[in-house]
Amino acid sequence: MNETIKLLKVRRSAPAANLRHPGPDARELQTLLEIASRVPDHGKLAPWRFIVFQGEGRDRAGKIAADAYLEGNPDADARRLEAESKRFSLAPLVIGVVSTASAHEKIPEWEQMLSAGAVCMNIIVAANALGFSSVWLTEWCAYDRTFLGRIGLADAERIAGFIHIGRVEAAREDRPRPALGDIVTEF
Ligand SMILES: Cc1cc2nc3c(=O)[nH]c(=O)nc-3n(C[C@H](O)[C@H](O)[C@H](O)COP(=O)(O)O)c2cc1C
Repeated sequence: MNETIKLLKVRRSAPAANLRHPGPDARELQTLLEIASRVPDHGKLAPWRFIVFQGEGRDRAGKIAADAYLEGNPDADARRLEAESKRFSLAPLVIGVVSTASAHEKIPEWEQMLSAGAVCMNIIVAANALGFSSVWLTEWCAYDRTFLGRIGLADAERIAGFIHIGRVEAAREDRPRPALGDIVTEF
């Protein structure tokens, strides 16, 4: 079977906590980012940008997440805050995909957002093709303007996903997939 088809037929996300070092090296990261930017994009607007969290940057992002969480939840317990502070350090690499979609005279904003989703999926496929596992997460912090502002998002920007990337020891069993009979019709 063709290698790409083989990969796509078995690819499965891994929990972020299972994603281990070593993460992608500088060259692999460059490949991931290049492939991320090679997606269908109506109007060639490039309505997305990427934030790389690796090394110590992951801990700084986690601290920002924990602080923002505490500000929104003053009763948060120490255990929760500790978990929040590790949110970006579970995997060796996290790529934040930012949708910069905006009103445009010809290209609907919806299509610009879909292009950001394609970026996320391209990163996932490329990471898996390079031998890594990954997971596409958003969680509360993708919607928290305090957190987003502090990691550098403008008010109109949104997170399409945080793609966590690392290595797993063993592949997980697949989950049930929708039956094609339930989702496909012929016209
Ligand atoms: C836009 C988007 C956001 C997601 N956010 C989360 C999340 O915040 N938390 C979570 O547990 N799963 C989240 N998921 C789901 C995980 O990516 C999930 O593990 C994945 O859909 C499993 O699919 P797979 O088995 O085909 O890899 C999200 C998925 C998408 C598409």
